[in-house]
Amino acid sequence: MSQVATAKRPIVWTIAGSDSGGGAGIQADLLTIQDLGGHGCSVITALTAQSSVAVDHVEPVSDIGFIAQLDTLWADLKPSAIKIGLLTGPAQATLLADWFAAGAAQGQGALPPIVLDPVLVASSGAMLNTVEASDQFDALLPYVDLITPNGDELAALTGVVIDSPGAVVQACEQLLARGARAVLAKGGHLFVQGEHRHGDKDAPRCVDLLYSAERKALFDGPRIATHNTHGSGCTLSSALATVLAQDYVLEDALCVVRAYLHNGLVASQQYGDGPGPLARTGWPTQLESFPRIPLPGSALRRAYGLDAPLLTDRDAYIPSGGTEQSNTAIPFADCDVAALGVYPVVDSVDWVEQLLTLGVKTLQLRIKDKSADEVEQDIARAIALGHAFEARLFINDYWQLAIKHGAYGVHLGQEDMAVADLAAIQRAGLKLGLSTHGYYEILRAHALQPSYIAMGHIFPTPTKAMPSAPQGLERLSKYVALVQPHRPAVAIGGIDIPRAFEVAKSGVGSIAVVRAVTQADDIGAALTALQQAFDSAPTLPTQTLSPECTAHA
Ligand SMILES: Cc1ncc(COP(=O)(O)OP(=O)(O)O)c(N)n1
Ligand SMILES: Cc1ncsc1CCOP(=O)(O)O
Ligand SMILES: [Mg+2]
Repeated sequence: MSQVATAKRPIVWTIAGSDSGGGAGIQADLLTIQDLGGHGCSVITALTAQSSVAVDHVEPVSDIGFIAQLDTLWADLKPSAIKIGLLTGPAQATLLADWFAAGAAQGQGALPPIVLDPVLVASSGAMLNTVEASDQFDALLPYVDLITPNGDELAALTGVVIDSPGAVVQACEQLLARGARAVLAKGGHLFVQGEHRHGDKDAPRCVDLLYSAERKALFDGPRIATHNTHGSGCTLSSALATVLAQDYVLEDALCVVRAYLHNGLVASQQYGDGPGPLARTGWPTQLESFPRIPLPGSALRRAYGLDAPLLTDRDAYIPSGGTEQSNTAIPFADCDVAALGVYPVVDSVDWVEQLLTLGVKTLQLRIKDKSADEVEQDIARAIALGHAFEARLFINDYWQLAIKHGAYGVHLGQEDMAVADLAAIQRAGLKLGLSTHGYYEILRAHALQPSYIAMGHIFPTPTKAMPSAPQGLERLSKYVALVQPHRPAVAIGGIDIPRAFEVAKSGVGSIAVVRAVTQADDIGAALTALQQAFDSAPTLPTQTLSPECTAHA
């Protein structure tokens, strides 16, 4: 029997306490790491005699035992990411900081991403770390990429009374000033009012804030009404380390982790008399599990004082009837097909004309480095040709000219989204395609309800300098499963004819290409070969477009 080689799992360490009840600590971490595709290794900081209702005993391991675990693992099982959970006090935190410092001094190489969950209290309410020093983790901060306090921990670490979004930001600022690189202020316990059930449309929200000098992002979702929250902080931080170990950027990893927690809470069960643990539900795939990303200028972002409005005419664009949490923008016009197929992207009217003559039905005019005055004639002509051939011609960047001359649609990138008048594009009835480069941008784009979402770059490409890493086929499949039940998806970047077959297997309904067409010896043959990639790919259920594009719990 032939054996299929599976990719090796990245090694993830959890440095945390043992929870004899199995719901939190090392036990929860190892289950989570395994569930999300990592190989877990453990450095135990303390033994706890713990159930779902009580913590009866906490016994730190000896300093020698603690360091021995670190040294032994480092010698053979170097981590791709580390999660730090329960530390029994400043002495253990300093011991760990010194161990990181000694490694750096000995030139042992760069540390992997490190996530610190500053555990103080168990979900049973019992104190796990009874040291009251608010600066007990400070020695570790220079080594840690992200610290993940909940509201109580944020208050205990900073002395700030966390009673408003502004107070959350103030506390994060203080942690940054003390050396933290980034803070995830978890909103699970914050600003809860009244009793609500899951699915209740008025249920309070759970809003996490990612805060650093360069990153300010909100992750908003419904609060899941369950008491089974034992180990939720441990699960979040170990899940995050595991996703970071797979090279996702922080914002993308947080999207996955929020969805993982959502699913784990929804499917959780109670085992003892107290709060039960989260269920382990694997890599999340449904858009409904993922957080909403509040739009720039939304009331939620304004409440946290995060940005000056970025989108022009935003107030007209986000209807007053929509709640601030619902991110309700006005949907853009649907494309007239669920799958856009072979989608050449070219830089001149001549190319547009040639491709239309060859029967291309979806294409883009992408002119770079020219002013609007210089390109208007070309854009007007290309749009007229598009109409004459009844094709879907998208205009890249020049959205005003696209509106003026009545194009089928506009394609905008992440930077363009910030400055374009999206409301004007929507009012004019033009379709809108948006570029994205990972989970976070996909979710943010989804909130704008565009006509399609492009995902890339899938493979390395010399055609355009990309600020992000190639996404690859595995991620593409995940993004397609997320997006395509709601709106058409397009894959772009480095797609040539042989790769088109692999890309089509992801189920994506469209591939956008530059060189595969513009550098082909025989353009007609190249278009036929690209089309064959779709024709030969299995039709996946994700290619069916659902009637409404807005469902998002
Ligand atoms: C279909 C499609 N997807 C992505 C892009 C890239 O657009 P953008 O991010 O705006 O970058 P530029 O093309 O403007 O360099 C695209 N053009 N088409
Ligand atoms: C415009 C653009 N956006 C993301 S990748 C890309 C270029 C794709 O070109 P090619 O198909 O030649 O790799
Ligand atoms: Mg652009």
